[in-house]
Amino acid sequence: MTYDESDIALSLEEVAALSRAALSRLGLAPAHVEAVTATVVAGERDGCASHGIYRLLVCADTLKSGKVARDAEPVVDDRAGGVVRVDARGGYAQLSFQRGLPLLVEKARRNGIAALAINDCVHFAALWPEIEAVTAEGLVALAFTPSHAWVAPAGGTRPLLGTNPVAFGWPRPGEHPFVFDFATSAVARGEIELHRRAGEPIPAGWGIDAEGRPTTDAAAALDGAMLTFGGHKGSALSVMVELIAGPLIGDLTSAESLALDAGAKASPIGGELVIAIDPAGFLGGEAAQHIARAEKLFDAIVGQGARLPSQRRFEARKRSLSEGVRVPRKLYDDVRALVD
Ligand SMILES: NC(=O)C1=CN([C@@H]2O[C@H](COP(=O)(O)OP(=O)(O)OC[C@H]3O[C@@H](n4cnc5c(N)ncnc54)[C@H](OP(=O)(O)O)[C@@H]3O)[C@@H](O)[C@H]2O)C=CC1
Ligand SMILES: O=C([O-])C1=[NH+]CCC1
Repeated sequence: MTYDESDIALSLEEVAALSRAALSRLGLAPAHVEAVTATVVAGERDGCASHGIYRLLVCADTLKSGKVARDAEPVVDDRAGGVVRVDARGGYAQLSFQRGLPLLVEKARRNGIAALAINDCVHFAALWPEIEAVTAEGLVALAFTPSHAWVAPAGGTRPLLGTNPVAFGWPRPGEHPFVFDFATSAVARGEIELHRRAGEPIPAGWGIDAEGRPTTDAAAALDGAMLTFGGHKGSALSVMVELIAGPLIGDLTSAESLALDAGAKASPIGGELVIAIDPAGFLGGEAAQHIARAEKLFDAIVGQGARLPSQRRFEARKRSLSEGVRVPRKLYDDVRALVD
């Protein structure tokens, strides 16, 4: 997105205060306010505009629609072996993840691998904050969640799949982890929504209109169907997310989530699957030496001028921590209007 001189400069503390004020005003319980604010601030801090302050407007619509339980208390279920389930009881996913994380980490260390299923949650967040929480424990991480049926399967023209992100993290001693986190659609829906707000066209390949014709009009793509990235490959990955973070954990597909939404235009409802792997489970005392070998791969990527995923994000983080962030004036005004 392009920003101009009318952008508002904010410190990260001001972003957090704005988020807390808006969410509290909307009636969200304090524990959820803190958990949601942490991801909104992280998104803005890391230059992920589609999942930063903008999400407060989406939260407002979702909270006003009554589709999220404002004071849900997550219930952690210590299943046998390497499985943890957290029943979010209709609340936002962030607090459930926080509540389930300690047991996920403990089980991954004990068994070598463990999985956390969050059920019956409202999910609007980027997955990398959760991935980073797992890699911070020295564990390899994977995360998946379906969304609403907005995306046509490759070869089709009607929305069926979610934007279904896939995220992966690898701990790196003394460095930021290796993390990628992307929608299996060509781009996150939030990015198209931001283009619509800014009155900007979208690149070809992001979406088709309601008649199935390619479009660069953001509104037409939002009303028609988004496209998967990489054609049939993104489409298959998207179906995998539907399956492993839907029926496998007893939760909704994106089509079921959208049906439950019934036109409210609230955030998706359903499940999330997070997998944590302890390298020591495979390697015991030799784990560190093999983790160190992975560094050669990262060096070789960077060595030929390519960049690692999340590098842009970590650079944005460094900048934001010292200089704060800049937010488009209209977005700032719209979010302030939730508070004033
Ligand atoms: N909760 C939900 O239901 C959903 C959430 N989302 C979230 O939306 C966010 C944005 O998704 P999306 O629009 O697909 O993300 P992007 O296409 O912006 O980025 C995807 C990933 O690719 C990396 N990347 C981008 N360009 C390069 C490059 N040139 N070389 C190497 N790596 C690169 C990014 O790193 P970097 O960040 O450093 O650029 C990032 O890790 C995600 O965080 C996702 O979790 C999406 C869909 C649904
Ligand atoms: O941008 C996106 O695609 C979404 N973010 C949260 C739900 C879907």
